[in-house]
Amino acid sequence: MHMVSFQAAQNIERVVNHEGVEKSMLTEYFEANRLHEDARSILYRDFPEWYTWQKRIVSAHPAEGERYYLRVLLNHVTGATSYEDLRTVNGEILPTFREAAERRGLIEGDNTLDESLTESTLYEMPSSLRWLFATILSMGKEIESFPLPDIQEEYDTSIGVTREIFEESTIELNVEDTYLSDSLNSDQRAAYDEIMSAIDRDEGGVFFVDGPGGTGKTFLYRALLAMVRGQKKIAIATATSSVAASIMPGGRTQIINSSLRRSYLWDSMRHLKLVRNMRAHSDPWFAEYLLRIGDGKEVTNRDGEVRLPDEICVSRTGKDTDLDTLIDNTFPSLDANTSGPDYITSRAILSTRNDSVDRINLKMISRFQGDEMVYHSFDCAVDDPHNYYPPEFLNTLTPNGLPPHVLKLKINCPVILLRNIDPANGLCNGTRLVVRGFQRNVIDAEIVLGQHAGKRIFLPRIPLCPSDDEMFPFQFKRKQFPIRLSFAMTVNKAQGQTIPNVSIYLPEPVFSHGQLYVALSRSTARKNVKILAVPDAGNKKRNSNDSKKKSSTCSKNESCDYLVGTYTKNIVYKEILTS
Ligand SMILES: Nc1ncnc2c1ncn2[C@@H]1O[C@H](COP(=O)(O)OP(=O)(O)OP(=O)(O)O)[C@@H](O)[C@H]1O
Repeated sequence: MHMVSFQAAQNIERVVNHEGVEKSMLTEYFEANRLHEDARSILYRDFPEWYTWQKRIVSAHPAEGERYYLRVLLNHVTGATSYEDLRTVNGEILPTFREAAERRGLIEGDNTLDESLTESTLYEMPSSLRWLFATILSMGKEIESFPLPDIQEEYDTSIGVTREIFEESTIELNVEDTYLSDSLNSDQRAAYDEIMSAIDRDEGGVFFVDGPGGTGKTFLYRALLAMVRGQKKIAIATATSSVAASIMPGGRTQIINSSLRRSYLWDSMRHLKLVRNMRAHSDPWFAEYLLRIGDGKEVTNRDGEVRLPDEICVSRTGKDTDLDTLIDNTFPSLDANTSGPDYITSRAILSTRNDSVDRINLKMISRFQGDEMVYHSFDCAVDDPHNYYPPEFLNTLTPNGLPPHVLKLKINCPVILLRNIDPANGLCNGTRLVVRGFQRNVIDAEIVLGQHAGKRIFLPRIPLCPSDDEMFPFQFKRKQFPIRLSFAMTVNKAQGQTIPNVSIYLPEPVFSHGQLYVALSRSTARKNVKILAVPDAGNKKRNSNDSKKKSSTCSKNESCDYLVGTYTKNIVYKEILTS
């Protein structure tokens, strides 16, 4: 496996005996690993960043067989000191680079889906196996390729009702929810009575319940669903996003393409408004503050920024360690709590952008106790026979909504689902899970929040494409487990969820409508919210110039505490609230 190039006219013997001919970039890399401890943590492809390299690293085409698999290994394994070392996995020397790459999970085996079923049969319940099998089929595997008995229809057409009515009328009533109507607040009560009386009078009608996050919309819907189903009537729960549907009993997803407000139905709807933040009802000052933030009515300074309550701001030194302080505040005594049932699900750090979220998640998984399991994705560019987009390039991409190429997990770590796999069973984009076990081709996870909490599921790797297919000049496909770590997540992903201990990391200000409100309103009280808001670079400069002026320069609308405290942008488009 050592190539030497030479001119056709050259004497072969002289070429072979030429001084240094036995050396290649790769043999020198092995040598550096032998000699220098520092080198052993560096991947072959990253070597030129640390050592002087006088040639370009060449790429390899999958059709080149062993040379290609050697290249795959070099892209993922550090510290190798010889070819044999590269072929060694868990102490066993494998005959080929291909087998070594497959054993390390770096290339896709021919039968990974079948293997994921086999692995699960060792310790899985029949219902979970059925679910895993259905998921595998929905990812494109033909049912005929399995030796199965004839399919028997469970639904009996002779009963005389359509399947949809049969299914809806067999949704189990959530008994606990039947008591919710006793504790509605006055806004919720007014909405509940108006809707229920239209149902009782058999009148029909369309109602639009409007209210910022945390004002108890879901609570109201659950009370209504329980009452209607308790009367043996049919109530179909739908929502525009699956995660919203999954927090309602028997919820289904309904994609609404055009805005309701532009619909001809809008004028005939009865509009019911909820305003009191119920999530934070134990902290009335904070509930009022949230209302002003949500409505864009909180007093701003001359840069249009709102002041954050002092007690939620973590102290800032301007150094990288500030983020560690936020992490320590959010996950105190982590080691003692890794396996506790509520600890890990009741806290999260929210940020606006994926790169910040990824950074925090990587910090957290290395702090988390336990053995690490690393799953590599299998990436390809569809229809790329000339290998213009080699896997080592594709591996570096992590478009929005896709899992990373290198997915590092530990037992009991929290993850979030990135696709709607089975919304009716609570598995949708945004569902939070905790990892309970792993095999090479399946991950055992437990749903930890919402009405399906406690359900165990087995996730296979599935092929995923970016939702925005214009993102790259080629069609990108990544086969990976459809999850990301969720110690941290984006504010958008957290919408609709209650996170009792929430921290917010804003290395730059929020950039979209209502984002600050959504982030702050995830928790139940001021004392459970922490925020690290780095001042906007432009404003910071202005602020420091202003600090030389007297505070009498504050205008009527401004807080004159302008020069103390932490300020940040709150983006609220009035036209969205008033249209
Ligand atoms: N009347 C009530 N009594 C007690 N708790 C309530 C009441 N209404 C709502 N809550 C609680 O307040 C929290 C927020 O309520 P809910 O999730 O229904 O709000 P939401 O408007 O649907 O929020 P989001 O828009 O963020 O999804 C929940 O923990 C809920 O149990």
